[in-house]
Formats: sequence, structure tokens, C-alpha cells
Amino acid sequence: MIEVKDLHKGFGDVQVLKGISTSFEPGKTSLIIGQSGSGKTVFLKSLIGLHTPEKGTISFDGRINTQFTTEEKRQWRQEIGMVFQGSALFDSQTVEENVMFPLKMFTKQVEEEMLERVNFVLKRVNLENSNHKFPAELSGGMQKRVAIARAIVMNPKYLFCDEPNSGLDPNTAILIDELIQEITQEYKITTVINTHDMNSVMQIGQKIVFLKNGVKAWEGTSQEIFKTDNEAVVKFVYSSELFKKVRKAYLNETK
Ligand SMILES: Nc1ncnc2c1ncn2[C@@H]1O[C@H](COP(=O)(O)OP(=O)(O)OP(=O)(O)O)[C@@H](O)[C@H]1O
Repeated sequence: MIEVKDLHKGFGDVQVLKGISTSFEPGKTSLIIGQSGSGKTVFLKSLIGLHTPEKGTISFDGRINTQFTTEEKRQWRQEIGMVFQGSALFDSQTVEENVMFPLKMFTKQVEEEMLERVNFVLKRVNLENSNHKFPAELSGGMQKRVAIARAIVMNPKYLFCDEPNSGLDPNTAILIDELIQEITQEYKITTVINTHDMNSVMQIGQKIVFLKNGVKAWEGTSQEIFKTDNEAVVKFVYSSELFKKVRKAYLNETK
């Protein structure tokens, strides 16, 4: 469980996050949505410790990240998996080497043990028989699967994904969403995703936090987002005609 309390973060005179409080539960896929510039990236970077808040706390299963000792911080870093926008794979390394990287970096496992774990996670993301390929030889969706395999290879408690669907076609995007959701539930991971993808909001938003100008303007589930009258959410999420129709159909169905 991640608990965020009264989080403030700014740069110079510009206050970006203005007192955000929320929580993210294990086994659930939580999404951060909001207009460009609303503070999603600053929020995600604060969660993973790349930004230090001026005020407020972020606790990971009761442990406040700004109070970690060096050893606790090292331990916590190993509990975090990250899927970056654009996958961020090492181009000169094979799929196997990419996925093995965190194990080499953080564990003292012997090659055989590491390979067993790498093969296990590659199988889990449906990427068997690609061990010796290079990222350039893979499709965007396959690269995302490698990035997910690398993010879960250390068996993380917390998984953070920055725009995991960017650059993917709608079908592949749905498959990647489903994969992240399955893995989250299966391994009881606390997963937080920054997204612009409204399909994801409808499909996998077990918790959605809507940011507006650095403030949490709304939170709820993907079912609740269909029903909400919150003006800012409706304006943002239902700006497209397609989603307006989807919402109307949902509301008629559930009358
Ligand atoms: N390191 C920084 N220094 C100064 N200002 C920053 C810094 N990082 C972000 N900002 C400002 O914080 C605000 C929020 O930026 P952020 O990147 O979090 O938005 P976002 O919601 O992720 O947008 P997008 O959807 O376009 O990625 C912006 O006005 C941005 O200019």
C-alpha cells in the first residue's frame, strides 16, 4: 500500500503539486490522468523518489521514503519496478541481457539462477524464444513486453509505468494493459500508471486519480467515472464523441 499525504512539490516560484492525498492498494491497477501540465509526471517522479517533496509524505507499507536510511533506501529501490515511456531498453543488449540487468545489478545470483528467472518472466509476458534478439528486431508491443519483464524480474512490490501505451496501436495497447493488470493481480503488486489513454481508463482503472493544476480534482473507479457529474472530469474524459457515446450507452444500460 502506498499512502500519499498532502504532497507539495514546486520548482522555484512555480508550485506544481498543491497538497495531494491519495492511496494505492496492492493487487490494483491505479491510473493517474489529467491534462498536459497537470503534474502527472512530477507526481510519478515524486513517488519513485526522483523529486523530494517540500511538504507532505509518501509511505510505502508504512515506511516514509524521505526517512529511509541508506540501507532501507537500497532495499526499497529493489522493490520498485519501472516501465518507462518508450520502453528504454538497452539497444546493444539482447532481450535476455536486458531482462537480466537488474538481477546482475542487485543480486548475487549465479548465471543459472538468473537465467531461470529471466526465462520465467519472459514466458509470463508471452515472449519465449526471443532471448537472443535485439530490441531493434522486435515490434513496439514486444519491446513493451520486454520492458515489463525487466520491471518484474526482481519480483517488485510496487510497479510504476509512465505512458505504457504510447506509440502502440489500439489492439496492442489493450493487450499491454491487460498484461499489466493480470501481473498486478497475480503478484499483488501496487501498480501506478501515468496515462493519456482513455481506453485504459475505461478498461483497467481500478482506481483513477484525476489531477487538475496540481490538485486531485477527482478519484474513483472506471465504473464511477461513467457516472460522475464532476464537470472537470466530464470535460476531460468525454471530450471525444466516441467516449461521449460510450458514456451515454453505459448510463442507459445501468438506469
Ligand atoms: N524540473 C522541473 N523544473 C521546473 N518545472 C518543472 C519541472 N518538471 C516539471 N515542471 C513543470 O511542472 C508542470 C507539470 O509538469 P508535468 O510534466 O508533471 O505534467 P504532465 O501532467 O506530466 O504533462 P504531460 O501529460 O504533458 O506529460 C509543468 O508546468 C512543468 O513545466
